[in-house]
Amino acid sequence: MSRPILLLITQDDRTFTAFHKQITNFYGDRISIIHKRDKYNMEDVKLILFSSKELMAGGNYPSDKVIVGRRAINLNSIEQLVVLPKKTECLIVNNAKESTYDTIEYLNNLGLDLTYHSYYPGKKDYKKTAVAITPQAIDNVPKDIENVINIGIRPLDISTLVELGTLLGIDMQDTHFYSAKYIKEIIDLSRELFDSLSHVNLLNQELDAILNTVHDGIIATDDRKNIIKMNNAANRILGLSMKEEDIIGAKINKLFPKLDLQFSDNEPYHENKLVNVHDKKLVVNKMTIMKEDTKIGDVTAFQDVTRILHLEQDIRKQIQRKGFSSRYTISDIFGNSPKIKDTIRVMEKIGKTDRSVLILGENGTGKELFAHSIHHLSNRKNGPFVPVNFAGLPESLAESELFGYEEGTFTGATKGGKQGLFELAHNGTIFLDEIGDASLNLQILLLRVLQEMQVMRVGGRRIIPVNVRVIAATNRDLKQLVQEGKFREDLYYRLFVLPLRIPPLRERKEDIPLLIHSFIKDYSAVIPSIDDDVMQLLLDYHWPGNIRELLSVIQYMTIVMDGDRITVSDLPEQFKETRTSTTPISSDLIEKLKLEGELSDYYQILKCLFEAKQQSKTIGRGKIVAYAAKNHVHLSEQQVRKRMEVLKDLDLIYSGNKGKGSKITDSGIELLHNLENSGEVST
Ligand SMILES: Nc1ncnc2c1ncn2[C@@H]1O[C@H](COP(=O)(O)OP(=O)(O)OP(=O)(O)O)[C@@H](O)[C@H]1O
Repeated sequence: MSRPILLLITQDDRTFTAFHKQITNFYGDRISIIHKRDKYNMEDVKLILFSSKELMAGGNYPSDKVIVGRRAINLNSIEQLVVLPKKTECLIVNNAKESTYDTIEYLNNLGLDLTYHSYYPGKKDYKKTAVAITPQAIDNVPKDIENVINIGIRPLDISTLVELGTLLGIDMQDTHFYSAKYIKEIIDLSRELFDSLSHVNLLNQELDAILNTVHDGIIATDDRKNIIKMNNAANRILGLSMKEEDIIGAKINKLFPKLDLQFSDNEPYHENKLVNVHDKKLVVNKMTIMKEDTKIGDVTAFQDVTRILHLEQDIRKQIQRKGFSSRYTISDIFGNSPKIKDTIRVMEKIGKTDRSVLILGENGTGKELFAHSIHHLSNRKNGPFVPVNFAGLPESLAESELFGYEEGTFTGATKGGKQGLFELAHNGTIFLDEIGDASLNLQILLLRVLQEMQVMRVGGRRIIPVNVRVIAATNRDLKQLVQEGKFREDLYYRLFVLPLRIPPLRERKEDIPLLIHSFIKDYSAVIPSIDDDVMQLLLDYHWPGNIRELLSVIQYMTIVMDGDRITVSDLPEQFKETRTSTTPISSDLIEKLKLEGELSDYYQILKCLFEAKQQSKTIGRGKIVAYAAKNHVHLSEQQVRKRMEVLKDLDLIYSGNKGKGSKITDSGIELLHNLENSGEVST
């Protein structure tokens, strides 16, 4: 499955490398991080992370994809600051105004008792102090300041890292909410506390300050599980109303039994355990503090993820409520035949791209199922999947359904207007089913949306940009529709970027037993045995309705069967016809046709009518003449009329409503397949 793409925009390459490392420590290789110098397509980028707000200025970035990283401070560097005498005047130097003030604010929050002055490129004056503090912007430090403390590149804070994962749709359940390194930094500082008795007080205060700037709950215990430190965030997350003196010294296993994670001595970490405390969900990490091979205590750190989990669930629910989430995945596609496997293989490749797809196949072959699966394989899988069926969409409604309308456009219009399906599919996929049935008018509108990726509501003036992937499907021969002037050529080429052909069931009959066994469970509590002759008839059948027909046949058989066995008498109507027109009768018919003319003429007529039936079309004699000619069988309209009379007399075809067009009967279809199998005609 492809990874979401994060475009990381930083002031310089060192910051890029540092963030890259930090995000990778946190999420492993689940995010693909790219640099603005890389070649990329903005459509493929899921999120843009800026290291500071100033970098956004002037760039034309899609605002719904942008976040600005909140920055913490490299905890290791704090040791250098702690030793500075109180009220030391320091010049804080960074590469831009905003980030300089941001650093000062962060240092202030840490509670270091220093006096800060600012300096950044472009500022006229600066105070000549004894010490300059800079997060890696050493080149910007005025040359006359001797003592420069480089606190290094300020890393992203934990809340930004978590937000990043949520926005990129990464499953938070197994994310490393803390990198082990992050915890270790805190612990190293606490070790200082134990080591240097002379600094105990000072370090204690500084440690409190540090712990209180962290948004996550932290509880430190000694080797007997007595709580020796707890930060404000822990108090807030646990919703405690106890006094500090009642907490310090109490046993963690008595006060918060669920936070007292157990681990063996040779495994000094416990990472990312999801724990329910009251109505909250916490992700808890625990780590042992060692001093010269002896355990002297533990640090337990936790984060409240209730909101994140709820947010995620809410978004999912919203999408599901609208009925616009994809229901099927690749695992719902059954079949072992080489043809279906090939199709699935191509689909997997197509799924990973963001291009338009055109799915071609007869009725009931699984086009919609494949469309869902493609969406599910793509980067848009957490976005909406919006199906539109053009066959069932009255022209009068189509435009407002697809593009929405503004309030007051027509009587009965909803207040506040209505979003169209293209808008609802934003950041997801729109599935244009039966696209061959769209009117020429609609085709023009569709083409415009596909070219410009923006819609205008009916009665509106606002242009609304949309980011949607298009999957179209049809059971009709679009190429032919283009030739007949019923489908726009430009739209055809727009859609025909990645065609995916789904084979009909009769071309992969070896899948039938597997499909039957997989489907039967949905319809029957008992798993019946199927008589061999039933299975043979199912295998011989030509399945004009493909898998959908197979599903209804199974449903029928499981309803009418007696006990737990399916016999020939449980087969539905279409098989009874097949069985009465057995091969001898077919060969009898073939003989009769031979007496009345060339078999290949009849074959062309039947085949043309069969294909028309598949596409639910009625056709006239002219079409049949053209169809046969394409296959090098030359017939006049007059000849076609005569041959059709013969076919009608033999009940192989019948006249459609009001004498309009002719249609093939089931016996006609049966005969057609027998002809194909007999080798008497060239197919
Ligand atoms: N390979 C398959 N494995 C399991 N189920 C399948 C498979 N192919 C199709 N189906 C099932 O068959 C039914 C018909 O499939 P679907 O609606 O996707 O076909 P379609 O080609 O879109 O049909 P139409 O052209 O009539 O809209 C669905 O219930 C679908 O889940």
